[in-house]
Amino acid sequence: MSLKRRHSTTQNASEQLQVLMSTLIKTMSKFRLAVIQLHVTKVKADNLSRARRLIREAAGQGAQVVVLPECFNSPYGSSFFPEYAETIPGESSQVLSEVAKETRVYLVGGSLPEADSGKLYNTCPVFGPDGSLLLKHRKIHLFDIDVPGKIRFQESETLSPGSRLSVFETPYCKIGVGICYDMRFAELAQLYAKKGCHLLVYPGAFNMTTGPAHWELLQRARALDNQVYVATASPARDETASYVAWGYSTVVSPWGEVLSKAGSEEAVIYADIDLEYLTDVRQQIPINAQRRTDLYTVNAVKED
Ligand SMILES: NC(=O)CC(=O)C(=O)O
Repeated sequence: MSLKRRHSTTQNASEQLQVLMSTLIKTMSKFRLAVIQLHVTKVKADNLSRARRLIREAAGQGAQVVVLPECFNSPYGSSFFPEYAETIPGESSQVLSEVAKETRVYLVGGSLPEADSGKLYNTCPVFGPDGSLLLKHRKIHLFDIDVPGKIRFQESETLSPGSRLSVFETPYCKIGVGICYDMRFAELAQLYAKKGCHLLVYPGAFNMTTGPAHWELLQRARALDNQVYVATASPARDETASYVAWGYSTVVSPWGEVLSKAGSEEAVIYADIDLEYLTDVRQQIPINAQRRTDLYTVNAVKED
């Protein structure tokens, strides 16, 4: 082969590689997120089989990341936590691991009451597409509130708080995990953004008092002040339950827009997460570069 011909063959190969790389980057910069708003009952076996069916449905619709709600295997309530508590690994996390592997999705396993060393936690296990347990996030901020005449709830009566931030990597982006009340703490979301997360997921079960007042507002606030995508997954509303969940699982864009939203009933909602769009928003309104870190800053006190 002549030198000139060999040079042009090498050039073609390198151009093809560049096209391939840019197609790959474009492919990796978009993914489909599914949020499952599960109807949770007192029958754990039914909750598990319904979750499995809806995860399969979501994967069939092209979802690469799937999120379940808080307390997906048990009713939400202090009297239920000890009764439904399991170790991780355990029965429910085994089901999640199997279905993540079967459907090849990243699975944010909502939460379940976790028993460990004589304590109970409200814990979200996350699985990779090979079924491996990537992390478990123990709810950091316990839901202890008292709104007279409306709602009093004291998670700390039965649960202990977690004390770790939880971030996992996917081929698309880093994802930060919080559970429900964790969403009220802007600092946690800021730390996740600082760690490079582009999507924050909060399995959560707001109620008929705080749901209409704060649920969407908090998600849009977290999305907007960090310029990230935010997704929440609630159990479906069950008026006969002792704690009535608000529902309205939602996905919000870095612009603060609601991209997808369930009603109060069982549903699977989808959103196409576009990381190039996130970059555009950050370039257009460059608050990250404009932050006055000479005047204020948010830091993690404890690093893993
Ligand atoms: N259930 C929760 O953890 C939080 C909640 O309902 C609220 O903050 O409101």
